[in-house]
Amino acid sequence: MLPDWISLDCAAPSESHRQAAMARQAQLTKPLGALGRLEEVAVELAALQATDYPGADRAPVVLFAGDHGIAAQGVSAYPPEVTVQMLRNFAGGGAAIAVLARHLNCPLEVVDVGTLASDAVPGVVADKTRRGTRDFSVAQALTPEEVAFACDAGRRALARQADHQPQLVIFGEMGIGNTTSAAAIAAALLSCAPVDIVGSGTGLDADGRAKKAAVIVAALARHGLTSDAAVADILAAVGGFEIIAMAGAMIAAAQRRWPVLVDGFIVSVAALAAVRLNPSCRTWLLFSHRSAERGHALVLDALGAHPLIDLDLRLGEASGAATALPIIRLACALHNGMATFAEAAVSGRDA
Ligand SMILES: Cc1cc2ncn([C@H]3O[C@H](COP(=O)(O)O)[C@@H](O)[C@H]3O)c2cc1C
Ligand SMILES: O=C(O)c1cccnc1
Repeated sequence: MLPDWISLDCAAPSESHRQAAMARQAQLTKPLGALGRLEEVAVELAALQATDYPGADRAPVVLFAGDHGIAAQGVSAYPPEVTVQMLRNFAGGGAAIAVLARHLNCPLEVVDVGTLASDAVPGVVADKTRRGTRDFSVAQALTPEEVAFACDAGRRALARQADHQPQLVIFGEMGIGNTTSAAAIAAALLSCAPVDIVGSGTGLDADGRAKKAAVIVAALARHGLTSDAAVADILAAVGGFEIIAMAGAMIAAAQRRWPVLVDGFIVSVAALAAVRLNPSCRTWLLFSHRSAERGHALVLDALGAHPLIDLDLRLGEASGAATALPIIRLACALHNGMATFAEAAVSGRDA
């Protein structure tokens, strides 16, 4: 059973602030619409934040890490021990997201929601009930209780960000094997062929991708995940702790009226699960980038999402969201700081 809070409604954005932001954009000293998506982002954030002055300066990053039993099937180009080794790299400041967060002045919290680590890793919050999921080619990855635990862990992590007074929140993930879990979840949720979703992850070649797709096909059949399967059953059968924690954290963020900037393939699959569990959270999700991972475009389409950038990134860790954040900050700076035609004594458009 999923926790009760998962289905609580998220508020709608402020339509009056949206209208005011659109009216302001029409008065700024530029041809109407000339700042394209930057205008849209500022207006959207104004509506979500219910403010005349949207901003993204306070944007904490929460990175959830978990391990995957399915990694035993050789579906990743890297060994499972990398997940825990990377925990130390996040805490030590050398991982890509650590560099980006530092540069962007974003607080970074790393949460171990289910890695293989048996000891506490300094600088990492441990909130876990089990070390790694079960191999979903031979067993259910998670029990229903473990799914519920992961949802709650996501919400707990979100609640810890309140001190930062977030204007938006960013979620990231780390977990060797998690593109296989994410692809299996997406194939089940979208009722599409795994071969259309499966990508190279950390660097599989064509043979590796074919094997990865075959592992997923067999698992979906084994677990009886047909098109009408319940989301909670899909997550238990082939899910991962960090993916479920992100889905829970997204719903919890939306319930607090905190916009979420969604990262790449894996985070987008968590977003898809979150939206299927609670459709009212969709409006709180902004999409940062299109990953090079094969299935991302399909998942974005299913969410009706149009990400801001496409830089062929395929890292995860929230690195794409962090990379897009300066664009959102600039969109807000323009919205808040540009002069109007009247203020600058510039002639407006001819009728
Ligand atoms: C050193 C290293 C750092 C990473 N940071 C993120 N990922 C990314 O790769 C993993 C998913 O790919 P797959 O499903 O192929 O294992 C996840 O941990 C993801 O966050 C990394 C992977 C590696 C090797
Ligand atoms: O887009 C992602 O999130 C991604 C792609 C490949 C490997 N890890 C993450």
